[in-house]
Amino acid sequence: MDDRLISASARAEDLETDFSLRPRRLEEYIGQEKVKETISIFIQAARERGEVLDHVLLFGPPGLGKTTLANIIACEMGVSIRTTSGPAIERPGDLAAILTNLARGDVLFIDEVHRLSRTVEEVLYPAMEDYALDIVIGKGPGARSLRLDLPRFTLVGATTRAGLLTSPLRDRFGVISRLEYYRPEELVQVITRTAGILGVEITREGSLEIAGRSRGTPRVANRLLKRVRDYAQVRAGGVITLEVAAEALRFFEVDPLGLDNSDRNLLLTIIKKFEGGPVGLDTLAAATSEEADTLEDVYEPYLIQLGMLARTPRGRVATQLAYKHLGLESKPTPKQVNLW
Ligand SMILES: Nc1ncnc2c1ncn2[C@@H]1O[C@H](COP(=O)(O)OP(=O)(O)OP(=O)(O)O)[C@@H](O)[C@H]1O
Ligand SMILES: [Mg+2]
Repeated sequence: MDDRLISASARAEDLETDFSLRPRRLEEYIGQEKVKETISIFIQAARERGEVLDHVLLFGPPGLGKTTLANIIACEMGVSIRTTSGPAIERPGDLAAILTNLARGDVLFIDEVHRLSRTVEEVLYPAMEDYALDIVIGKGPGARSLRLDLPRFTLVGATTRAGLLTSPLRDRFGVISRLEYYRPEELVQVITRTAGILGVEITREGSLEIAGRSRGTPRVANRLLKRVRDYAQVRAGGVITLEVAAEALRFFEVDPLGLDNSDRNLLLTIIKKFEGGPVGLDTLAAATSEEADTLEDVYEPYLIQLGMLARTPRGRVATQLAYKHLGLESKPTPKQVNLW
């Protein structure tokens, strides 16, 4: 868990709010119109036929609402949900225990589904496809295989790294939905909703200001709102106006695009130490004292989304936009443009 205010991953302080602020029904779930429409059609169809919902894979960056949606699916289907995660299921027996305890129609939610071990995944294939569990009894030449029927269930898998999913697993999901970053207008709705729940007074301009700095991510929007509320209460009479929001976020060093000092440092390192790049991931990790994985999973997605950073075959490059945002002079034109 990293401790940056604008981090999209869950921080300790989010665990409780994530839960209490989570919309319970599909109609309360803001944005992601395409995903919502797809899922509501499948839910309605399954319900009308009295069938169990097909397996659903949700993928997209952290904090966009995958766990929320998994819970909503169970709620809309009127079934129970059992939540676990890829790394938590250590052995095939762990998965067998979970599967045999499901009731017909239940949702099994596996977070970080790309982190299931190979042997566990192999137990999951027949479970997803035939609702069966293959158990091997005994060892060596005398070993026998036994097939156990399971209740029909819906697997909802979530992952931030769809590319790491094996194709046999991916192929077994009937519905695959990709969550997108939220538009500012949608984040305004998230912020307004949360402010209502928390009893915070905020103007439309105030929420728009927070929305613009929330990196397209509801979790970040909710977290920034809570910080700005504290600031507003102590320094500005409680109401979050445009001025108060801007002042508070300046105080917390979150810039107008939602970048914090770590993001700016990363871009500055590429620009100052490596002439704007390309620089290899590992070299960059060493230069910024960060893990390569952290750079890749936490820092880069949003900078790439903004168009400030590019991944090229020869390494990371800071774009003209990055120079402009940091108030630096434009990048000199590279000598050999056509190297790759
Ligand atoms: N569409 C939405 N409408 C309203 N609030 C939302 C929406 N999506 C997410 N949120 C809020 O954002 C918070 C984070 O969402 P959630 O935990 O579902 O994200 P996640 O995609 O599962 O993240 P992670 O990848 O870290 O597991 C929730 O507490 C919820 O309040
Ligand atoms: Mg989640």
